[in-house]
Amino acid sequence: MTQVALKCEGVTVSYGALRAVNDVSHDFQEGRVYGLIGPNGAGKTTLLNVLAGRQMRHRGRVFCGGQEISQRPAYERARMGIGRSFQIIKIFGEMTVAENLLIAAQSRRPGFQPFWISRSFDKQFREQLDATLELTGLAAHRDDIAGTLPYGLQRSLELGVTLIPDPKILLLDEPLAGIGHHEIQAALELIQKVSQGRTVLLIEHNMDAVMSLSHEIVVMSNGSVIACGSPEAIRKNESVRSIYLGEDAL
Ligand SMILES: Nc1ncnc2c1ncn2[C@@H]1O[C@H](COP(=O)(O)OP(=O)(O)OP(=O)(O)O)[C@@H](O)[C@H]1O
Repeated sequence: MTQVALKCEGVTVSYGALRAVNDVSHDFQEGRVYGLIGPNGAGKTTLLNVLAGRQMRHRGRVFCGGQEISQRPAYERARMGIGRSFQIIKIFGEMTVAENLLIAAQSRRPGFQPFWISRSFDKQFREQLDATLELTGLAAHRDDIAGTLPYGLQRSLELGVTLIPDPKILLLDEPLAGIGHHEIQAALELIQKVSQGRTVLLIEHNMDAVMSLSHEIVVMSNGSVIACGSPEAIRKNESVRSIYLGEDAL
């Protein structure tokens, strides 16, 4: 029987009178990919922030592997195996690819000192680094300055930074944002590869991509979950189609 990896219960986030997330409850099962879709402003990123511990001012509860984590800050959740990538790429543009990955690996360790890379980083780091470079297709770029990479490879590095601590749960916020048409297929294959054996929550506006990558789609509108189900069921769902004014979008 599959286990619940991540769970939210009655999560509500208010900004003044606005309910950005409104009483959202959902179980995310181990090893499954969940596409989180909805129009702009639906509350998707805010919900992801609640799950990642980056939005602590909320009502409701969050659980990871059965343990309540509602009060745990983001860095503790990261050490518990929750990795989060961002809509806007957050890498150190003036450092090399390998340095970016090493900082990410070290930062998940207790006692980490920011902006300091041990010269004697241990075998485990080397192995993590090599595996992540290989996985993300960045092995040939390990010594390149990150900011000089083509955009698609910067996106791969952003994903690598999230992956290097080997999170069991991946929260991906628009990982295809800004990627050119010719790079989409490679990016999709990478996301598919890194999703194996992990629980993934994927916010993505590219409908074909999110439908092909996900086992289950969760649809938000005005802060609430209005539907969830298989990609096929969601494509046919009338209320979902009506919030996407152009039905072709689905
Ligand atoms: N810090 C904030 N202060 C005030 N309002 C906010 C804040 N962050 C988000 N909001 C509002 O909360 C609502 C939900 O925003 P959120 O970014 O979660 O939506 P989203 O579904 O991720 O949208 P998009 O697809 O455009 O990224 C929006 O109306 C947004 O303007």
